[in-house]
Amino acid sequence: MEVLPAAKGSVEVGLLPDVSHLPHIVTVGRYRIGRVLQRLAQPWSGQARFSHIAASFDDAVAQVHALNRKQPIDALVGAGASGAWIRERVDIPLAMVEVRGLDLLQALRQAKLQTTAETPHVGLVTFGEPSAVVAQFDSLFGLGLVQIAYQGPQDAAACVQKLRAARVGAVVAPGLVADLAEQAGMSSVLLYSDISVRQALNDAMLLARHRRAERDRHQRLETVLHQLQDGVVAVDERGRICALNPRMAALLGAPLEALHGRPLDEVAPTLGMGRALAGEEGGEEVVQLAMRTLVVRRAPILENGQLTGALLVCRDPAVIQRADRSLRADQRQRGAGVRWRIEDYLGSSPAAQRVRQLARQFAASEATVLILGESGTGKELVAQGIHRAGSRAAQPFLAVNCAALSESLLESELFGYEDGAFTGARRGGKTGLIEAAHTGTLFLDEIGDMPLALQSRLLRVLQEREVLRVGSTTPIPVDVRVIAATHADLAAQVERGQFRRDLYYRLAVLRLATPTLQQRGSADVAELAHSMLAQRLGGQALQGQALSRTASHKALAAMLDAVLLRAQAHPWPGNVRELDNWVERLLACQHYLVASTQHGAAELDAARLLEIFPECAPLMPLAASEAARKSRLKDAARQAERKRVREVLESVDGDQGRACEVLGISRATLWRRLNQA
Ligand SMILES: Nc1ncnc2c1ncn2[C@@H]1O[C@H](COP(=O)(O)OP(=O)(O)OP(=O)(O)O)[C@@H](O)[C@H]1O
Repeated sequence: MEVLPAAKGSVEVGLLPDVSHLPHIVTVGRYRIGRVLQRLAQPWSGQARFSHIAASFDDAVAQVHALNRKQPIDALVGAGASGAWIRERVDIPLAMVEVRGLDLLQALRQAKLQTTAETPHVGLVTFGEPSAVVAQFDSLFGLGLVQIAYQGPQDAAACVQKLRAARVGAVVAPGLVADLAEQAGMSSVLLYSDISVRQALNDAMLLARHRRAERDRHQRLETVLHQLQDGVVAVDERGRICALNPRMAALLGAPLEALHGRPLDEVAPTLGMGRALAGEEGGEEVVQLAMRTLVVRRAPILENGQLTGALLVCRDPAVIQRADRSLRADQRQRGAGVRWRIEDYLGSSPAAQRVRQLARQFAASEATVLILGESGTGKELVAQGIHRAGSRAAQPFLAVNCAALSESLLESELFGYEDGAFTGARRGGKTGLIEAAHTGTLFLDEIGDMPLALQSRLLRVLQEREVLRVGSTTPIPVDVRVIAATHADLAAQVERGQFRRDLYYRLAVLRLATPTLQQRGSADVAELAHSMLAQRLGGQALQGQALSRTASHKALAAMLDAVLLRAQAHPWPGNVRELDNWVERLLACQHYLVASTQHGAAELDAARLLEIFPECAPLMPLAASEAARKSRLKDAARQAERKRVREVLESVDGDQGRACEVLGISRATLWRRLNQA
């Protein structure tokens, strides 16, 4: 790389296209110092890009600014009055060529050799104040020095005149004065030695590297800030914006450049930056900014313990909520998803139709639902159906069986716990189901079995819409729809003091009863059983089992009908689960159930059927079946009575006295009707 000779204005020295990564150093100086700077910069050209500005004072300042706009400058090198002038007016580090003691002595000695008898004196021109040390040195050694201090180029000509008048033969001076002295017939020696210039170039290298590293760091930070979804703004100690990202500029409603340097408290007083500048370290706070609600966090900026500004981060709550939702959803296994829709609740009986109808209505609401029904009557199916048909369908549906866990386990499962809440607690704590179901639905099965202490905590969640983890004092806001279910008579439990009345009312805003199979009648039983058979056969085919070994679907359906015909009096205590068990049994025993007749045809073996399905009654003769029919009718009437009593009881929230009044019966009759089989 070659250093080009100085030319008018700025000259780019040895700049190659592949060296843009090198720091950019600009030497500034006219006259002799300019030429020395260029000459001595040459050996450094492998480590930096050098440019030279052959100007001084204001001219130099203007050219430095112009060049810096085109190619950012990392460091400047200057000397004397002009160097000091530039350093004052430019925001780029400048390494000064210093006048050192030894250099000065050598220069003086060199000058002394060039004096004559007529002009025996040596002149010394320095920038600023005359040096007291030099004056002392002069009087000690009798050098006959003429020392002049000058402040700027305007003084240069006057300086030279003074030197001539004082019979100075040779002068040690900065570039401009040295050149003028030569023109006036004096000898001159440059005030700055090569060693001082090299030292200044070395200083400039260090400054440039440092500034380059700073700039790179700043650029990286800028990139990060630009990528942030949050709005970030920093102010100086006077509250003026010194950095901000595009997101923040958008929130403040003005272009980025227009905001730089403006007082943030003037632009957006609601952000309360003054508090951070007063040294207040705050948590998150909700503020209003031009019709928007934002969550802000402020922090003072301290450098070496001194407050130098403040930082503010603004977040859009919608972004926080989205992140919160996905975090919470992630914390739960996705497997806990929803399988059923309301349409999956099969049955054509009026009771079944009513369940579907109510479920659809409840799905449109946000209120808490209480589902009452015996085990296996489809309570969870209905709960899932309501969730899936509602506005929370895309959010989590989480279920817990309150009867299946011990009190402490249920508590931590539901409410979660903080790190170190109890011995054996998982590190980092645990998110409870209530928190995990945020924005979704929580299904509390067998709510009647929830211990009283937990009932109180659940009530608080429903009332305050916030959950308190075990071992924590900070409530976490939650938005959860609760659907509870029970096979128990909750109203009676309330009466007995086993269930909190206030919780009961909170839960039973919307009520739905899932009828037993017996209540739904044999048509529904058959519909369900056939659907289960079809499902199981579909499953088998999917699993690739040899269908040849299975009787045809039609034959199995006929067998199922035969079994169900004999099961008409069966009360189905296990409801749909029991029915499914029958279908499974039929499939497993299909070959055993069929016997060959004398003519070789296949026929259902009645004895074997009773053996496999002992719950079935043998087909009875007509008279006997007539008696059975009558007894079934009687049963049905009793059930209808019992159902009516329950409905009334529910409508008066378990108040038995009121129920008796509504029904016009005595308490004893009420009890009998409730307890009759
Ligand atoms: N009407 C129905 N139509 C179709 N399937 C049903 C119906 N009712 C119940 N089921 C099925 O019966 C099984 C048991 O249902 P579910 O788990 O919802 O009952 P549950 O009342 O919540 O029982 P438990 O109280 O014992 O948990 C499920 O496989 C469900 O699909």
